[in-house]
Amino acid sequence: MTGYGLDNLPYGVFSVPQGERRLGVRLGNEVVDLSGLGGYFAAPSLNPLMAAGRPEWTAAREAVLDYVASGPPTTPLHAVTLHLPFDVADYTDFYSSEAHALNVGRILRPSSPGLPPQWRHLPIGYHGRSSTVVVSGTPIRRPYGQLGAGSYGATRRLDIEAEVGFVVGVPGRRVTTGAFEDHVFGVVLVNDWSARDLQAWEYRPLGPFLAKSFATSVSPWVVPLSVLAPVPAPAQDPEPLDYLRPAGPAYDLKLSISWNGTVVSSPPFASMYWTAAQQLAHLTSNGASVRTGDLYASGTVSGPSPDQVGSFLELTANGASPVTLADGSQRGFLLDGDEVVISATSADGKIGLGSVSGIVVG
Ligand SMILES: O=C(O)/C=C/C(=O)CC(=O)CC(=O)O
Ligand SMILES: [Ca+2]
Ligand SMILES: [Mg+2]
Repeated sequence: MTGYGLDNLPYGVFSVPQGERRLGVRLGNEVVDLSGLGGYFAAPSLNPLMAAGRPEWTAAREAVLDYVASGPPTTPLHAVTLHLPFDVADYTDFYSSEAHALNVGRILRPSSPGLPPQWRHLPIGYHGRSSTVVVSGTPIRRPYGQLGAGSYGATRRLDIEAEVGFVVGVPGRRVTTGAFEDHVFGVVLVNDWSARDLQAWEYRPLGPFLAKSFATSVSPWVVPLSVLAPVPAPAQDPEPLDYLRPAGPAYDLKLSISWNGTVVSSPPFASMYWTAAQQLAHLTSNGASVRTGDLYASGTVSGPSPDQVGSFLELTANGASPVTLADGSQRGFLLDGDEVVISATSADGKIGLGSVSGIVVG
């Protein structure tokens, strides 16, 4: 199975029926149990390994490669339950796709379209709710809230946001862009479920609150940063301030969004304006600390063309131009029973990031 060979070996936490949680790596469509290796590998979460730092991450990977080469027993993926691979500490969400920021601005703020004035000067973000980060496959209950003045009920505009999440291993503050790889352990896929009617009503002036805090799904396999081949970061104008330089690595990942089995969009991660290194530098630039298990998401990944958008708000023009799925049905926003799967690979197809899925329940 391509994407999950020896050059990837993403880490996850799994259990078999009646079994305890164990650390494993994915090899093809099988799981290799690492718990017998002891040390960090005996923990039921990735946090101890993540806290240990880059030299230990490299040594751990060598130990895992040796173990996998020895032909250990494996368990088919379909026979295991996958769990949240790390204990999520704080959760932050950025807003770093220029196409997404322009599209959403046009839809939510038609009288002042374009980028907010600070957008090219700093990576805009907001603090999310880490206790509602859930693993792929967790059903997503349709949230309730204020839909406008005098109206409370279940959201009618339930949406997704396809994002890439960065998982902090080593704590730090005022982390320079050059130290990014010393602190960030790996990468997951993120779906930042969003209720657009709640959002449009509540978000000014403090930003998203209940419209996004009800659920955020992450993929179960953490792909080590070291297996992703970096590409040059996009050109930035104006030149960022010193604390945001150099930009650090960008990653050429191809995302794919499927809605009830129909691929509706293919967002390119390489098109993001701000890098993950700049996001972490900005997040800690005031002296705020990050700790082991912090998760920060890139922001919705939208490319410049209509088949590259990372949300249904953009795909369907806020529901005004419904999309037709393979079964002939039409959608503006999510209906109960709908399933969304976001998957990704490196541009050359050699590294799979797995997928993050969720079914909407009423
Ligand atoms: O432009 C806005 O007011 C809001 C935009 C979002 O909903 C996006 C958000 O969560 C950040 C992102 O994922 O890019
Ligand atoms: Ca988001
Ligand atoms: Mg969310």
